[in-house]
Amino acid sequence: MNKTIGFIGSGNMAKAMIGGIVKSKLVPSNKINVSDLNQDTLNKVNAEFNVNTSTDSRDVVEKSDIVIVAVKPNVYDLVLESVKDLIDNNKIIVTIAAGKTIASIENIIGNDKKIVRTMPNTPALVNEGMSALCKNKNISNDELDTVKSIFDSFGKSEVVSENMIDAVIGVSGSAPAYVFMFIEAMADAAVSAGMSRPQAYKFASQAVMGSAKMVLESGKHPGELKDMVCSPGGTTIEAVKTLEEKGLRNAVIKAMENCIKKSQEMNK
Ligand SMILES: NC(=O)C1=CN([C@@H]2O[C@H](COP(=O)(O)OP(=O)(O)OC[C@H]3O[C@@H](n4cnc5c(N)ncnc54)[C@H](O)[C@@H]3O)[C@@H](O)[C@H]2O)C=CC1
Ligand SMILES: O=C(O)[C@@H]1CCC=N1
Repeated sequence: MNKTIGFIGSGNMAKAMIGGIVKSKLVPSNKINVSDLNQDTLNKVNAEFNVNTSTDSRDVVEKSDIVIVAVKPNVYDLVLESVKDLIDNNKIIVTIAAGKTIASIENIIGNDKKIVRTMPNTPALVNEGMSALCKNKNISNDELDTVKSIFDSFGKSEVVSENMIDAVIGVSGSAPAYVFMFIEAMADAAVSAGMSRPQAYKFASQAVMGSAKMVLESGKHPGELKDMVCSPGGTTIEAVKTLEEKGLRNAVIKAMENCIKKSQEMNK
C-alpha cells in the first residue's frame, strides 16, 4: 500500500494493530508514525517495530495520509480538538474508540472530512483480528477498501452499518476478555487435576482455537459439533450437564447484553 499510516495513542489496541501491519508487511515500518504522551511506551514501540515515534500528535497528523485515533474515549475529543486544524479533506481519520460515533467526530472536525469508524480486537497482534468498519458520506468505496486492507492485514474484517457497532463490540471487540477467562478457568481445572501451568494453557488454548476453526471451516452448526464430542454415557455430557446447571449460556448472553448496553450508553 502506498500510504503513510499514523497512530495517535500507542496503547494495547494500537500496538496490536501496529504489530499486525508490520508483520504482514502491508507498509514498511518507516511509513508508520506513532504518537503517545508516554516516552517509555514510544521507546518500546520503536524498539519492537522500528516505526517513527513522536510525543506530538500533530507530527503524526501532518505526516500521515491515514490517521488512526487510538486513545481512550475520555480524552478523545480533546485530542481531536488539538489536531483538527491539520485535518484537510484528503486525510482519512479512522476511529477505533468505543462510543465515538461518526456524528460526534464530524461535530469536532467538520462534516466535510473523511471518517471511517471501526471496531478491531487485540488478536490483531497475531494476525487473527476481527474488525468491523463503517464510513461517513465523504469516503468513497475505494477509500473504504484501502482502509479495509489495513484491517485485513491483521485478520478478517466486515463492512457493517454504524448501528451494528455496539453488537460488534459485544461479540468481538470485548470478546477476547471473556475467552481468556474461559481459557484461564479451563487451565485452573487442569492444574487442579495435576497438570503443569504451561501445559494446561497449551491444551486449553489449542482446544479453543481448534473448536473455533471447526465452526469457521466445517459449516456445521455449533450444536452439531458439540453433539459429536458427547459420547453416550461418556465424560463430555457430564461436563455439558454441569455447564447447563451453572448457566454458562445465560451468563454469556447476560454479560454481552451489559457490554452492548454500555456501548450504546457511551454513544450518547
Ligand atoms: N483494548 C482493546 O481490546 C480495544 C480497544 N479499543 C479502543 O481503543 C482505544 C484505546 O484503547 P486501549 O489501547 O485499550 O487503551 P490504552 O490505555 O492501552 O492506550 C491508550 C494510549 O493513549 C495514550 N494517550 C493518552 N492521551 C494521549 C494524547 N493526548 N495523545 C497521544 N496519546 C495519548 C496513552 O498514553 C496510552 O498509551 C479506546 O478508545 C478503545 O475503545 C477498541 C477495540 C479493542
Ligand atoms: O473495553 C473497552 O471499552 C474497549 C472497547 C472494546 C474492547 N475494549
